Order: sequence, then C-alpha cells, then structure tokens
Amino acid sequence: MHCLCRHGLTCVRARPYSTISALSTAQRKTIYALSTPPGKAGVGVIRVSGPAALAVWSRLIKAKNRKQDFPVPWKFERCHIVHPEDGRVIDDALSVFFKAPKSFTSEDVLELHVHSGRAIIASVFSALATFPSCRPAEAGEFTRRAFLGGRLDLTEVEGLRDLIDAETEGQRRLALRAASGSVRNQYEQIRSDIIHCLALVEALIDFSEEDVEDGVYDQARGQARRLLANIEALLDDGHRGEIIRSGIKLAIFGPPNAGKSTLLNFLAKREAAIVTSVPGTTRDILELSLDIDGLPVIVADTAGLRKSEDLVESIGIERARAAVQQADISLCVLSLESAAAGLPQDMQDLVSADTYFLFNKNDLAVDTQQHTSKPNSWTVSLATGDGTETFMTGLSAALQKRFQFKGDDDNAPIITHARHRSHLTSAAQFLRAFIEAEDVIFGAEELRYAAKEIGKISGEIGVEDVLDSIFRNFCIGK
Ligand SMILES: Nc1nc2c(ncn2[C@@H]2O[C@H](COP(=O)(O)OP(=O)(O)OP(=O)(O)O)[C@@H](O)[C@H]2O)c(=O)[nH]1
Ligand SMILES: [Mg+2]
Repeated sequence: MHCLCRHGLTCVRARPYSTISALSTAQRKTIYALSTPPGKAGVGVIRVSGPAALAVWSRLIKAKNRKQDFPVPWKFERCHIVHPEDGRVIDDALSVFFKAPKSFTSEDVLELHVHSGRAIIASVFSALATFPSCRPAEAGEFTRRAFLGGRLDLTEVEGLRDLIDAETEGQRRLALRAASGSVRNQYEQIRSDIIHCLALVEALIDFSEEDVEDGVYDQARGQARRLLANIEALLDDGHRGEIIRSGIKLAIFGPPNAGKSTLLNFLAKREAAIVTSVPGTTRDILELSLDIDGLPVIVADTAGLRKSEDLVESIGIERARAAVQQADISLCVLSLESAAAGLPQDMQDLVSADTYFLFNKNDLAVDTQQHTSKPNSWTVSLATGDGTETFMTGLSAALQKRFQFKGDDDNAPIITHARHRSHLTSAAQFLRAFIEAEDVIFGAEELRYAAKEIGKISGEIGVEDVLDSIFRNFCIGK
C-alpha cells in the first residue's frame, strides 16, 4: 500500500499486523481438529478455536459440582463430554478453556483431552458438527490464525514448523530459537535501527535546517554503515542455518575399491551398501540420513572414480562427481596401499577446504605415519576397526567446528530459510544505496525499502513506527 506523506513523498505505509477482524466471515468460523496423531493412545487432544468455543463448552462439557455456567479460563476441569443431540456421555475427559486473546490463536480456544480412540474422536467430531458455526480446520489453520492474530510472526511460524520436523538435537535447538521469538527479536532490532536512521533523515526533510542539529545526515550514514556491517556478518555465516535445518550433505568419494561402501555401512551400522573386492561395485548414489552428535548428516556413497569404457559405470562416475560438487562436505577415502602415489589427477579438482580424508586399510600398509598429521584426515582399518573411534570423534569435532554448533546459542545462525537470506541481501543493497545517496529524499526512500525488506521476514511492515521513533528519539525545535 502506498500513501502520500506530508512532504509529498511516496512512502510505504504501515501494514500493521493483520488482525483476526480482517478475516472474512467464512474464515471467522470456529474451527476444530485433532491436534495429536490419530489412532489408539492414552490421550488425544481436540482443539476448538473461534467465537463459538464458549457455546461449544456450554453444550458439550458437563461437570459435577460446577457452580458457575462459564469456564474458569486456563484451568483444567474434569468433565463429561456429552453429545448435544441426545445428551449421551461420549467420554470422561479433561477440558481447558483459553480465553481470548491469551490463547495460541488469540481467539477463544477450547481444548478437549479425551481418550484417544477412533470411536471417541469420531463421536466428538459429530457433536462439534452440530454447531452451524463450526467447521473442521484446514492444515496449519490454527497457526495461521496465531499469525493473523499477531501472536506469532513469520519467523516463529517457521520455527514452530521446523521444531515439529526436527529430527536431531541441532535442528531442535535451532528451531526452538526461532519458535521462541529470539530470531524475531534480532530481526526486529535490525528493523528498528533502520527506522531510527530513517527518523533522522525524515527530520531533515520535514524540518528546516535551522531546527535540526548539524551533522545529522552523517550520523544517519554512520549508523547505516554499522548496520550494514552487522547484516553482512549475518549473511557471511557459511549457510550454516539452512544447512543444519535441511541436513548436512556429506559425499564419500575416492578411487574404486578404497572402502567407500564399507565406510557407509560402518556409519549406518548396517549392511546398507554392497561391498565386494571387485573394483567398480558401486554404480549409483546411495544416501542415508544419520545423526552425528546431534547434527543431521545426509551421507552419500558414490561410484569409485576412474576412467571407464563401461557406459553404466561412466554415468555413475558423472553422478558421483556432481554429488561431490553439490555436497557441503566431502570425505575422500583412499586405500593406504596406493595412497603413497598421491591423489589421482582426475580427483584433484574435487578437493576443497571442505574435503576431509580417510586413509583406509591400515592393516595392509607398513608406513601410516605420513598421513595422520594432516588436518581433518584420519587413518583407519575399517576391516579391523583400528582407528575408527578416533576417526568418529575427529569427524564429529570437525563438523561441530565447521557448523559452530556447540557452545553459545547466541552465536547460532539466525538465517534458517532462503527467504530470510534473500530479504537480508536486499536490505543490505538498500542500505548501501542509502550510504551512497547524495540526495536526502532518495536516501530516505532507500531506507524505507531496507526496513520493508526486514519487515517481510517477520511478515510485518510498519511505517507508523517511523513517526513514533521521531517523537520518542529525536529532539525537535531545539
Ligand atoms: N584389508 C582391508 N580390506 C578392506 C578394508 N576396508 C574395506 N576393505 C575391502 O575392500 C574391498 C572394497 O571395499 P568397498 O567398500 O566395496 O570399496 P568401494 O570404495 O566402495 O569400492 P567401489 O564401490 O568399487 O568404488 C572389499 O573387499 C572390502 O572388504 C580394510 O580396512 N582393510
Ligand atoms: Mg562402493
């Protein structure tokens, strides 16, 4: 939305957090769904959210010795759930009423904790279906209402989803930071700093030069430079957040017969890949998901790299090379029998700063000393198990270091989605444009765009804050 402000500039107007009242009548319906997995279990939770939640409570929830005819909010109550059509008891349950706006969705919410069984759930649903203003919820609709109600911003919505999807400790920790609002706070800080810069510049535009202190534009530029450096540091994170969220891609590569598939089986603790003494056994890529000390790692076994006339093997080799190039980390496996000859020529272009080395078949080699001193390289015998413990400890430490996973959560990356990176990159471009702008009016426009980009990350774009910031932080008429 655009508007014309006092000085005739076109500016991006505030889009405050959308509110529930902005919903259409159909959307305002009360929604219900089973919030726990379907099937037999001790407890199943049915959630009802919307204006009719209180009416549902009145007609479905019956409790002995109840003194008042409204629920005590946020307090569990032992009750009978009854069918409104014939009054039959459906289940002996617990209910809790969350009064708006202090609920997950910011609407009235009723939670029914029933015994989880197909007939019970179906019966409660049939009771809920008797209310014309109730309908089954769509996928993600409770969270959508939480966002529309201003309870969650987009980073928290994404965090919540990632938290539910998290399969390793690293993913859980990263997602929890976003879901609990810590990432939101960081982005909000950046946005409010940009808006403060804008407030300084707006003052220059709105008030005559005599009313504004000297050097205000330089002050705004100085702040913008610091902000830009801050954003650039966030962007320069080696994509750690996105990688941990989606899994670290680790490609095993090397010449045929080195023991690559043996390594995959060792990591997987099962016979996942075929191992034979015939060079060229592995043709296609075989991927497995592993949890290495809390880090999600997607390990790929690949075809041994060599020159081949065989059509199928050549395709496998091409795929292997592509997998290594696309991986976040690669692990080159070499047999110590032939390692002295060095890395074959056609593999050298695959080696990068993120390549680790595993010298295998220690049991067959005489001189193993020369390889162990290199960083991120280990000597083992996958056949006898010699050195494998040190290798696993070293690999885990190298991954922890590379993804800076252990230690202070405050240093954890805040960019976990490509969307964040794209908006942050744009915000950095607008800040650069502001720093270089000669004209105050154009400069202000660049800052507005920068703030808007950050606002897109949280799903909120607010320019009312600019006015607030002017009056709160800037001394006019001095
Ligand atoms: N002596 C000895 N043999 C090993 C060791 N590790 C693996 N092998 C053997 O080496 C042969 C090749 O192992 P693989 O794991 O299939 O090798 P690869 O690198 O996957 O080979 P390709 O799939 O052909 O590229 C098999 O006979 C393994 O049993 C080891 O540490 N010592
Ligand atoms: Mg193999």
